[in-house]
Amino acid sequence: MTDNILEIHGLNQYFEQGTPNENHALKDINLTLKRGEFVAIIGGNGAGKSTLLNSVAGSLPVSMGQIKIGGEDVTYQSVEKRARLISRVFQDPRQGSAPLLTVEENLSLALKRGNWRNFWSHGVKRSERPTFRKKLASLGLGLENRLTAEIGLLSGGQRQAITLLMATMKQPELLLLDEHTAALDPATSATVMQITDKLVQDEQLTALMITHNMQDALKYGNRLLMLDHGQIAIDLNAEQKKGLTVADLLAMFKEKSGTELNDDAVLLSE
Ligand SMILES: Nc1ncnc2c1ncn2[C@@H]1O[C@H](COP(=O)(O)OP(=O)(O)OP(=O)(O)O)[C@@H](O)[C@H]1O
Repeated sequence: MTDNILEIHGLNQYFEQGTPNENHALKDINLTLKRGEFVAIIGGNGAGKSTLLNSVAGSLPVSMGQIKIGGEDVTYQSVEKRARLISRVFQDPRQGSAPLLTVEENLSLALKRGNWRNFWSHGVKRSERPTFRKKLASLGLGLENRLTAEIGLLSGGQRQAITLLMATMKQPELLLLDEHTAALDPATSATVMQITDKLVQDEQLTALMITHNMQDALKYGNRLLMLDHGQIAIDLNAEQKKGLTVADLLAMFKEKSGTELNDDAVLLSE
């Protein structure tokens, strides 16, 4: 078993290659994530964050390079095939769960992940309930009393917390968090970030999180990457990012890239 959960070698991504609009969105990215690394990715508008995550998830074909997860070459695997190894949580809280099913039915489906024979039966086993109740209670939102509530009736924050639980319950090799708190109000976003951190620690997960919130990128995780024009401009480990402020990060960015960070969301949240 390899300790390198994610290995990216020489990844290049081009859009509209060979046309006058050609865009070299990722430029020779090399990145290795060891087991247990929780990496926050920040960067300006169009820096390549989503392109990187989409490449890892398989929703974007790779122009050039290689991607390995848990030692397995997944470069040409479909999203569905690599879903055995990856869980992804999106920005929209409605995206990760089935609105007309209850909380416990959704959790039960998440447990059946990868077991297609049982996938279409969303019946909840009586024996599953105590575990669901315990896991929901650990979120600290009182959801342990809402097992039979339809998910679609819950708030965005409650729903995103359950989506996180569903995404982590079967301990994926790699958890992808795609601006997963960006659609929530600041207080709810903070709660969901705390829950994220707890789940990543409890399940000892390896995670890659895109965020526009520089405070969160400094506060959470044990590594911070900053992308700039398709390249990794800054790569800080836990020790290096300790004690840094947002102003320090912005100054580092300016020194590296020669320009101010151009990120509307960051500037608005300062
Ligand atoms: N489907 C596409 N077709 C053409 N160009 C694209 C496509 N997707 C992204 N790009 C371009 O690739 C570059 C990187 O985009 P990407 O969405 O990865 O940036 P980002 O860092 O996620 O930005 P943001 O924070 O603004 O969402 C940008 O120049 C963008 O315009």
